[in-house]
Amino acid sequence: MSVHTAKRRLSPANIEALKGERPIVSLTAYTTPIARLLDPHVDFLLVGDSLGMVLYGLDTTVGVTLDMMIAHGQAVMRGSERSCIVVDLPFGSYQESKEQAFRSAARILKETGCSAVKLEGGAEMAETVDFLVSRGIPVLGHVGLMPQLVNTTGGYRSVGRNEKEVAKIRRDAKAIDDAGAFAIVVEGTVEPVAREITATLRSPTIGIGASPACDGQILVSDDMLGIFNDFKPRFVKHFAELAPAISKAVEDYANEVKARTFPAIEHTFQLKR
Ligand SMILES: Nc1nc(=O)c2c([nH]1)NC[C@@H]1CN(c3ccc(C(=O)N[C@@H](CCC(=O)O)C(=O)O)cc3)CN21
Ligand SMILES: CC(C)C(=O)C(=O)O
Ligand SMILES: [Mg+2]
Repeated sequence: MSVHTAKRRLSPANIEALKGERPIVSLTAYTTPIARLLDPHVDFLLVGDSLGMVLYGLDTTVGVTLDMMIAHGQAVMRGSERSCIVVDLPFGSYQESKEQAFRSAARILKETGCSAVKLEGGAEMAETVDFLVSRGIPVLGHVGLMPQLVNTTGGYRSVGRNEKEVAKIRRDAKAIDDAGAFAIVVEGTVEPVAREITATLRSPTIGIGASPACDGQILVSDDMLGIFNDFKPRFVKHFAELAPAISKAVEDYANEVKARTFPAIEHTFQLKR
């Protein structure tokens, strides 16, 4: 046995191989302490551009920059050891050309040490996905509801409700699958369509608002923990209610400071005598 026995992380290929074996478990993470808590329980952590809305108070993900994604990617890498880490390419960092996409994705891999990137898009992004994958950058696809298109689609509405939308999702998912994505996030998509593409595609589907028929599931951690409550899409389940717990703790702290009951003797440095 070599002296280099660093524990190996799950790879994108390991994630891909889970299709047909067992459901794939994923959550978002943006910071070191949260990554530490989630890492033992998930197959991959996504450093999502949703951090713009959740951490920075932006109205959409459009304002998120590559530098923001890299800083948070580094933080999540420091807090994890076994899960695969995937970082979102933010709006404007990959749509212009496949060369621009490679440049942005390469920066993410080199500066964070993560092993894959995610990009939103269907048939129009297939050439880009093939360009990245064939040059050593594993890609997680993202079809269906695409939040970076909010300015042209006019909202966060679920898709697949008429034949035209169904045909587009079919074509988009097939194109990204054929281009070599190791898995594909399917967001905000009606159940029969999510079920059909999951049965048809080579790569696993990771659903968010896309029914239990998908090969895996992902949620925004702050949503499922009940920390981020500015909006609650239908697909979010609160597995905890941390917002009221935090409010209560802060209220108690404020009251104790005002009553001078905090800090107590055990929180106070005294001169020995
Ligand atoms: N915290 C958070 N969670 C997310 O899931 C998320 C983000 N942020 N930021 C990026 C995108 C934006 N997403 C969203 C945002 C809102 C809805 C929403 O309000 N959906 C409504 C239906 C709206 C309609 O049909 O008009 C719902 O009830 O699901 C859905 C997805 C998903 N992503
Ligand atoms: C919701 C997931 C899929 C995402 O793209 C994000 O968190 O940015
Ligand atoms: Mg995203």
